Amino acid sequence: MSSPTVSIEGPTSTTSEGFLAAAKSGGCAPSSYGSSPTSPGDVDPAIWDKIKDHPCFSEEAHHYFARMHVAVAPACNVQCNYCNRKYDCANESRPGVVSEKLTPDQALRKVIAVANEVPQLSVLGIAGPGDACYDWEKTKATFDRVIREIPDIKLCVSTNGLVLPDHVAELAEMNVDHVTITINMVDPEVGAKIYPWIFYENRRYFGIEAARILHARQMLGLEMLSARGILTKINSVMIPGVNDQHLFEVNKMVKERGAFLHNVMPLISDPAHGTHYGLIGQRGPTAMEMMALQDRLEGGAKLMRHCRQCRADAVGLLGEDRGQEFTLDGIPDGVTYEAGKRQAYRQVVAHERRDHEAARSEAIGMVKATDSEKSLLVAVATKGGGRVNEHFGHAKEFQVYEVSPRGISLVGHRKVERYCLGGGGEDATLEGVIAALEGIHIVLCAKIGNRPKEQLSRAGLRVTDAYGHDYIETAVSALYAAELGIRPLAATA
Ligand SMILES: C[S@@+](CC[C@H](N)C(=O)[O-])C[C@H]1O[C@@H](n2cnc3c(N)ncnc32)[C@H](O)[C@@H]1O
Ligand code: SF4
Ligand code: SF4
Repeated sequence: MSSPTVSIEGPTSTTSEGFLAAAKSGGCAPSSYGSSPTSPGDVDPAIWDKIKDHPCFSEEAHHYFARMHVAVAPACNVQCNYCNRKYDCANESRPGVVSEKLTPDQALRKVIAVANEVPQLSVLGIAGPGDACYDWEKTKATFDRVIREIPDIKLCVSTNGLVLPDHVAELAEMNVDHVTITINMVDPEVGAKIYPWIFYENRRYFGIEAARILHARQMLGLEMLSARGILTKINSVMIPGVNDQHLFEVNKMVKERGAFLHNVMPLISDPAHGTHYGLIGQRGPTAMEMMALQDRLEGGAKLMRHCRQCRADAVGLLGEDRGQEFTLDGIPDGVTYEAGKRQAYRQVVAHERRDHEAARSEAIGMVKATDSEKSLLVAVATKGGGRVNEHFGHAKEFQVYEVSPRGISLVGHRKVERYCLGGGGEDATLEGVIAALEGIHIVLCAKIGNRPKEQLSRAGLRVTDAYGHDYIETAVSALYAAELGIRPLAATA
């Protein structure tokens, strides 16, 4: 198979202002590139302390920790051409979709029930389904209640930024130290193609005027958060032909204002969703277009590349959604929080993370020492813990790692339809999986049957279960060594 066409060169870093530059100046050389911080050496210790258990702000943490969103904020003050919150489907995983909207009291019950059952839970986020800052009273009431009962849970909000500046002081008072702002443009001309209107200070604004106000408020909100040391993640939806090239400007401007991470996500667009873009046939980017853009953004604000574009009521590790297990009907009224399970999990996982860190450093050291230009894209079936531990047929997604002499880095994921349904169900065809794995050189999984293995091979895709249960980086570095002829490939398990 030919080498991937993705570029691994990016623009050279420009000087960044604000607290982030100061924070980063104390950091060591990153152990990985491309994605959000993976090792304590990637950032200043004070920042590592804030992100080390946050699955979205640290790529490493997402192997071990879970988030939950509570859908308490349905109202929104902005209309985006890609969003329709009226559309609901229990089986669909994408932003803005929820099965039930909650009051702050109901949200508290649900958070307690989840914390008792999901010991990995570390973060409570409010990501709509509308806007957490616009629907502020419900956001604040939810956080106040939850933090009284579960003081060590991290609080997180996601907002379009329009009224964010009005709430920064309160966010700081509530110890919310992670905020996501969606910034799709820094030029109102581009903004007018994304936002038909906004509702601001009791008036509706349209077109360029709306985009100009939104832009000014987003920049102000970001600066205010940076000034307080609150970590920010900027979400940008990549809309081919509308803002894809413009996202370089966005990346530069948010970096200058202290953004911690830039999360460029693909537009999800379907006529059935009833959005403006869906109706006019605006397409989202392909996985390869998405990766190529992210690669070209390297060197600017650090990128988040492991976002799963979760529902507004998602529960569990990123990539899994256990939301349907926790409906209000199944939660008793007087449910109380049992702290023991989460505390025990943290102790166990601390050892595991230390071992993983040592294995990762060794693997990255090995590939960096190779004298090769070669770059490989490896798709990994994993169900958490940073290991190759998912059966090929059970995988609903593959994590994509790039390995080259620059290191080993998570560069994205590919969602697939589960191939093997089990229980007498009809297996799905492999065509969809093969299409989703476009550009991938090798697939790693815990186990695979002969039939799918042969079919993948006929489609030009290599797959191996020889590294089942190894740490991902260990397995990827072994594959790389085999590819370069340094070591033979391990025998299939
Ligand atoms: C549902 S919104 C809720 C938070 C807030 N209102 C906002 O826009 O940031 C959460 C995230 O989902 C993104 N989103 C919504 N619909 C999307 C779509 N069709 N494709 C890609 N991203 C989408 C938004 O841009 C935002 O970053
Ligand atoms: S601001 Fe957020 S919730 Fe509002 S329309 Fe846009 S994506 Fe949807
Ligand atoms: S949508 Fe992205 S940033 Fe938000 S919880 Fe999911 S993975 Fe994290």
